[in-house]
Amino acid sequence: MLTTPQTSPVLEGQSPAAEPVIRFMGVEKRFRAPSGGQDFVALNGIDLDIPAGSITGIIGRSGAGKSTLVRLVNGLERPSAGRVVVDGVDVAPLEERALRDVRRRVGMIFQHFNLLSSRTAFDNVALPLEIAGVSRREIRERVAPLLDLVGLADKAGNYPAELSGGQKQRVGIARALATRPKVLLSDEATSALDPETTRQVLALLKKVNRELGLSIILITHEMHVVREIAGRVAVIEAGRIVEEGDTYSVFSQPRHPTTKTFLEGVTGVRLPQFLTERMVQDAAGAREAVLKIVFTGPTATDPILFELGRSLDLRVNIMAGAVEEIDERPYGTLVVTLDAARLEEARRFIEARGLTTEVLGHVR
Ligand SMILES: Nc1ncnc2c1ncn2[C@@H]1O[C@H](COP(=O)(O)OP(=O)(O)OP(=O)(O)O)[C@@H](O)[C@H]1O
Repeated sequence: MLTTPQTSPVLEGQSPAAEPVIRFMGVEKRFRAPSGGQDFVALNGIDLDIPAGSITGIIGRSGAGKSTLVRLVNGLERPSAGRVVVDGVDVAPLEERALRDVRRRVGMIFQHFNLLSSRTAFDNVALPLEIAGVSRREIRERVAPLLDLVGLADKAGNYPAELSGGQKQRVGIARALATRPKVLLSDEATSALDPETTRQVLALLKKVNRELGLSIILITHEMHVVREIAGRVAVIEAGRIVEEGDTYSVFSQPRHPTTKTFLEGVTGVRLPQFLTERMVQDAAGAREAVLKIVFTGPTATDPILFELGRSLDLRVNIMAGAVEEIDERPYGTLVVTLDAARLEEARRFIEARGLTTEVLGHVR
């Protein structure tokens, strides 16, 4: 039997639609040291809500605790403290039998696909249904549309060895969807794929998110994967969530140094070498200031430099620039040099128009 946590918001009368599909509440995970030394704290005070219907990216370096976090969701690990609530059910105290019920609501896909090589694509997708005791006839009725959904209707009889990496991951996705889960956990599912195949698999994940209303958690160390499809992102570092929010805000204005490091080379622009060689941090005696302007949301495509030149009669030189998309919204970065004596005046003008600025340095 499944148990519901005592203080679940469901019991507090909120509508089920407003309920996060997964809640990590004060979660801690310790691993016992084999030599009897101090426990290793893999997760420390994790409070995180995964909104129903969202695609949430969880980013972190190797060893940060990402896999441990998702293993708590399907009960492969149990928290040392705190609660993990999946679809209204606290999974921590569940017996193995009740956990199986939760696992049917949580599909999972992996970096190396984890398909059974002795089974065809059809039989791999059928496997979780066989385990759940679904009849042969119903399995036939359910597997074919799933293969169709992932674009592999013509590969039903092929073995994994006869499929490309992208096709294998599609089989993995169909298999994960077989038990009609509410949540899909993706643990580095595109890390072994080339960029084009990654894009196709991400497009498929987005499709199942939209069409089936499935919530997806993407564990990854690849920021571009998050940028492409995740509406929300959490950054994990040494077992703690260090930054969290909607992807657009986090990517356009990262606050934590770890997030900034992850974003280097993913968003923003690279400065020309002749500029970096001459740039200093000390403003004393500087002739020019190097200013980064970040354009977000509706201002991303505004002709700000034209206005700056016309209204303030100020000459600005463009050093680098790019307009990208984060979660399908435009995000622009421009690096300019301008008269250091008029830096503050220019910043006020730009920021009054809803853009953000950052002084990168000075040139003497
Ligand atoms: N069963 C275990 N026993 C002891 N330590 C463990 C165990 N599982 C994980 N750890 C440790 O917990 C930390 C977090 O591991 P985890 O696998 O969650 O990291 P990760 O962020 O997923 O890393 P990666 O991207 O390399 O998979 C690591 O230092 C790891 O060595």
